[in-house]
Amino acid sequence: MSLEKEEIRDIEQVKELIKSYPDFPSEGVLFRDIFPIFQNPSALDCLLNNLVEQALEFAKKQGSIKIDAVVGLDARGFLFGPTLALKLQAKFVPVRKVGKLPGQTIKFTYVKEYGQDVMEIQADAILKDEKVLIVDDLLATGGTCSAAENLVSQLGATVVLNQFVIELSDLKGRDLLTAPIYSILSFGAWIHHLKKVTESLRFRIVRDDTESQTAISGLGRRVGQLDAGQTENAEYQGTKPDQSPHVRLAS
Ligand SMILES: O=P(O)(O)OC[C@H]1O[C@H](OP(=O)(O)OP(=O)(O)O)[C@H](O)[C@@H]1O
Ligand SMILES: Nc1ncnc2[nH]cnc12
Repeated sequence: MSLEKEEIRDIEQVKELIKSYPDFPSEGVLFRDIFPIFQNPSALDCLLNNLVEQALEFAKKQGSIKIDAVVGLDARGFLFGPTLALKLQAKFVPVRKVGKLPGQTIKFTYVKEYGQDVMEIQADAILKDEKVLIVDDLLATGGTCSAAENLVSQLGATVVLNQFVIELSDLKGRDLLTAPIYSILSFGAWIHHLKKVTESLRFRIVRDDTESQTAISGLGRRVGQLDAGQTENAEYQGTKPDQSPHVRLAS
């Protein structure tokens, strides 16, 4: 028996499919998992359409510029890069973790939200003066995309746009990037921080102060509910900057 998937029509519904995992892959990281979107064809269709429309709108705003290459970042950027390239009539070029690309390459070492890595690009994949759009699933601290920007400029080309499905706005990755930044969805990390604060408040509570006990246990319950899968909805309702779709240009 096959279960029908819910029909997804707008990007707000797509956002609700993204699952959040505290302390993965390491403590303190709130991991945003995009793969549930890929289990629902209408959600994937909606997301890809948004991505393509946003890139086309950008190109038009810049005086109908021609984007020559879409650079996708290893590995989740590869889920979006080729489709975007096809729709923009551009070539697709991968930036890969070190040791995966044959021929002459250039490398760049960088730091990301949970560790350090080396990125690599084939030296002849992008030509001097070409206009490049970099696409990735997620912008966190900006280390990964900044490495890609560096590789593209080493080859004499120009990054005209960095495009992301998700931006973790509190991590301020955009401050590290040079080219304009567009993201489809934005998440704040404040709920995770709120949970940590609540945990420490529970330890500090004065036993006979019933009023603050009630308030703090209410807050604890709310955070508990949010952790049990309601995080995204709560973020919509609670914070204006987290509403999507989200289009921002770097200042
Ligand atoms: O902004 P940053 O702090 O640099 O983090 C963002 C990067 O981290 C993740 O990639 P990861 O290296 O985990 O690779 P994956 O796509 O292969 O899972 C994500 O897909 C971005 O590329
Ligand atoms: N918090 C996060 N969730 C998913 N992917 C990530 N890559 C870097 N930080 C991430």
